[in-house]
Amino acid sequence: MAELYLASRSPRRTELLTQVGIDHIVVSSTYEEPNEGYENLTEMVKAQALGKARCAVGVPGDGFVLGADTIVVLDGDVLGKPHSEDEARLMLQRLSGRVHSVITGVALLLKGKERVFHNETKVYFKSLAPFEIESYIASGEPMDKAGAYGIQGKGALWVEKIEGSYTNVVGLPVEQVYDVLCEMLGAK
Ligand SMILES: Cc1cn([C@H]2C[C@H](O)[C@@H](COP(=O)(O)OP(=O)(O)OP(=O)(O)O)O2)c(=O)[nH]c1=O
Repeated sequence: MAELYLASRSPRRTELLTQVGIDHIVVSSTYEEPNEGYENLTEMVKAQALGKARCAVGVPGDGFVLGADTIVVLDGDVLGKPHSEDEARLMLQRLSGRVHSVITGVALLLKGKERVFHNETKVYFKSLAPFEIESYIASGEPMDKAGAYGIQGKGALWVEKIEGSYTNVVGLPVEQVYDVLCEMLGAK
């Protein structure tokens, strides 16, 4: 059977695949993410996921490749990974007491076949006191995560409820990935 190559540096994506028993090999991607020129945000995350998958390094011709891209969207604005603590603070202040969307684009490639899709989850955030934002930033957790929080970590304290896939918020909707993998392999 074709091996799965995960073109992602995100530790969360490899953890999620491992959690559900999908064997894979982590590889790098040479893709550079442009952030402009897309019709809408769904098309943007799908294009980024496809770019990451197409530029995966060291994948044999019969290998399966997976690329993904996750963004947080509030009031139509994209909150990516914060570049500084100040940016993380601003993002958390904006998310406080509000509802936002987490959108992940996923691309699966196998022998010239490409499947690209997205998944969206609504996340209801509690109101955060300034001291909570400061101690969360001091923990270092926000820095490598879209929207400056991790639902799988201490960020779980700020999430009142979600509508949709939990694993999508963490960075990869594994239940959907599994279904598409099965379809592409003709297993279901
Ligand atoms: C909202 C949220 C995001 N995240 C993470 C998942 C992704 O790693 C990151 C979004 O950044 P991405 O650009 O999607 O991924 P990445 O840069 O980490 O990895 P690569 O481009 O190599 O695939 O935010 C969480 O871990 N938990 C959360 O609750």
